[in-house]
Amino acid sequence: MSNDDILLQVEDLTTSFRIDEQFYPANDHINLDVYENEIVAIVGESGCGKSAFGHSIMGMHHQEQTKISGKIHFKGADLLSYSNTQLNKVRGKEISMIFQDPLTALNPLMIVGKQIEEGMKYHTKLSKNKRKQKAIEILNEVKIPQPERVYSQYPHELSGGMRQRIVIAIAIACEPSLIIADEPTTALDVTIQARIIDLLKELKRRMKTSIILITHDLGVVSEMADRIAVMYAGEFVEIGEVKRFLKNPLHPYSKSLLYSLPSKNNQGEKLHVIKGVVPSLNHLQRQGCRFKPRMNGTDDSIHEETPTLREVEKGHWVRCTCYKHFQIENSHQVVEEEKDDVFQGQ
Ligand SMILES: Nc1ncnc2c1ncn2[C@@H]1O[C@H](COP(=O)(O)OP(=O)(O)OP(=O)(O)O)[C@@H](O)[C@H]1O
Repeated sequence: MSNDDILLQVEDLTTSFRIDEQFYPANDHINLDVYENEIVAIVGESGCGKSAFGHSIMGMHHQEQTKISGKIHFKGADLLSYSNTQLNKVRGKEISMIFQDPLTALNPLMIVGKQIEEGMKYHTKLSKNKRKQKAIEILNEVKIPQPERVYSQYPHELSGGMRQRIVIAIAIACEPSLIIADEPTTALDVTIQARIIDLLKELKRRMKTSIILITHDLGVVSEMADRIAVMYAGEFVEIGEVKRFLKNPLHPYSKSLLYSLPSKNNQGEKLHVIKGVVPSLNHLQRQGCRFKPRMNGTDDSIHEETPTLREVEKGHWVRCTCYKHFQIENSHQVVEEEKDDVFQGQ
């Protein structure tokens, strides 16, 4: 991957929300490059700031309740400098979003075919007939059986898996270069999840679209993503290639996440539990290592004052100075082959 292949470049992005008349960062001076035709997973527990990141790229935050600074370069322009009119030309056309819950994302009063056509109506000059023809083609692409019939159905007439395919159809209708998928499989049962993952992978391969996959599920990451960016308390703490990361996670938070997952090889073993929860924005201690309060038995002297993200091997970035010393306590020692098993066929 070279700099020429960068599609989206997020630079020093800070997104703060208003709480009790003060603004607190949910994303704190973060940087991330997304390359063409790659899937980058953003991973972390609930409240880490994953959705805030996706919504900043889409320009979806409530303006009075949010402050944003930094740069979001997309195809050479800074989206943060765009007016709403300019953003509307990008949203749904160049960048689109797949939401977690299809029932909320879809309009219950409009047949699904018309919902797929909405973006085309706004962003293209296609005639009514051509739009309908294209909507049916897209339904076919997302593997909806009997697309002509489903075109005229309402969301409540479809199953959960079908509805999520419709949400994906809407997202790909204008052939965007970037899709932000926010927990696209969380609301679905396991077998349907696997099919949606396969569909997204196939679409990425065929349309050469880049995907930012927001998830808390490392199983989904191993199935889909090329790179992973682990977020903790509003900062990226580790960024790297998924395969290398799964074999050798470095940041204590990444290790804790990985070792807290069940695998068929550690059945009956005690899983690692990450103590505590992600602090709320107005209670977060922003000096020093943000994850330290949730780590057991680490030596204070090896903690850097406020760690920065450093490239420790090519393409592998870590925000920690004590990762070489950190070990998961009382955990089943997962050997490398087992770690692969964690993510296969579960
Ligand atoms: N509009 C808002 N106003 C105030 N605080 C907010 C707002 N939106 C999010 N937050 C806070 O910002 C932090 C990050 O939230 P965000 O939704 O980005 O987390 P997340 O990692 O996506 O979590 P989840 O997986 O539960 O969606 C949380 O502490 C959340 O409570």
